[in-house]
Amino acid sequence: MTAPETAPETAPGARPEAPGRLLELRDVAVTYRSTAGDVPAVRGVSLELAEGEALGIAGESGSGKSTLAMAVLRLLPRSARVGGEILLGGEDVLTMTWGRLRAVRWASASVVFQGAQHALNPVRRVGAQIAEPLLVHGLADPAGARTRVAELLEQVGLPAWRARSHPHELSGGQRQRVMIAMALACSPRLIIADEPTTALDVMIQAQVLALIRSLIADRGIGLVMISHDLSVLAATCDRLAVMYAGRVVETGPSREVFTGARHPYGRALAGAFPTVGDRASRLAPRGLGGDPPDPARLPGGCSFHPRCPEALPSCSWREVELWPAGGGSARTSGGPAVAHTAACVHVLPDPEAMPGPGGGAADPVARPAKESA
Ligand SMILES: Nc1ncnc2c1ncn2[C@@H]1O[C@H](COP(=O)(O)OP(=O)(O)OP(=O)(O)O)[C@@H](O)[C@H]1O
Repeated sequence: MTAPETAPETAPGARPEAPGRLLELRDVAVTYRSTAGDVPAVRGVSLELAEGEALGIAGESGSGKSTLAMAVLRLLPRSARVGGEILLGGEDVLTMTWGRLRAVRWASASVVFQGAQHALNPVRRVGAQIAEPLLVHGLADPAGARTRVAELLEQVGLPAWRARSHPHELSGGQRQRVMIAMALACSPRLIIADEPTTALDVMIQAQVLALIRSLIADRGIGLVMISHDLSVLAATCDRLAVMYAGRVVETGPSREVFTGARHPYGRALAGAFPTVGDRASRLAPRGLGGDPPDPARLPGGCSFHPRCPEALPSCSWREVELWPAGGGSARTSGGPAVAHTAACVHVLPDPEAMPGPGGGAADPVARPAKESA
């Protein structure tokens, strides 16, 4: 059976999608409400993803990567308040009805979660689990779904007879392939992969990453991949966004960010992992002192300044927005030239020329001029 055309029709009121632009996040903020107070997990994130482009989101544990990714499909718990705009194919996910959202999940965008052993139902055969979104969305009848499951298993490098296996009969890498087959089942335009290879050993990790990359490239699917490991993302994605304490602090073409990060945190993250495929050439780890801040108690100014080896006095009270950081000539697959930006005082034209808190500066946020942003 050929995969049916599953991209849902544009809903009335949706804005026309910019050509080639699949996902657009505008000033997205997520705050968890808890009895201990509000936790601002994501703060003012703006990102774009073109058709067929792969965007990697990196950052230490607690930086807000998963919260941001889960916000895209409104998969966050009820305690989360989401602000800003999340345009998927021109439609704002945050204002969709639940009926519309159900149609969009899986059919337009799907998620590969970390740790397939927990995401798969242990008592159901994997074929039935892959078939489920096809049946739920009415995209195939039971016979058609069986054929499609066999196709999908072959596409992810598993024999069709594996449809009859239970998850415990598969290795970790095989289970992750099943998760990828599930994500592909309804031919989505966007896949969100949250640490898809973290639980796997190095060889299997490389195989699964190569599989994801080839499937994305062959089908022109957009990919948002999350990892704490910048080297994994650099090997898989066109473009990287580095998050710290809920903000994007650096973004640009993968190679440029990985080998020439301009934000001290981006550099530390790039130095913390070896390059994929060349484990011997381990970069000198540039361990950071201290821990990421508690989002409920962020330090003033740049959130990174207490751990930053290059902090200036003004960093303790002034925050720099994403600022052009040079380079950025690379083009992602089919997309426009990608800017390299960093939210750091050191990419400003004159980092030292910032007036102090009493020195007449009205705005404690340094923003680039609109035309250069
Ligand atoms: N349901 C919740 N209620 C309150 N705070 C939460 C909730 N979920 C996450 N947080 C907090 O939000 C912040 C961001 O968490 P998130 O899981 O998005 O980070 P992450 O970068 O994906 O981390 P990891 O790599 O460990 O998954 C953390 O400080 C976390 O403790």
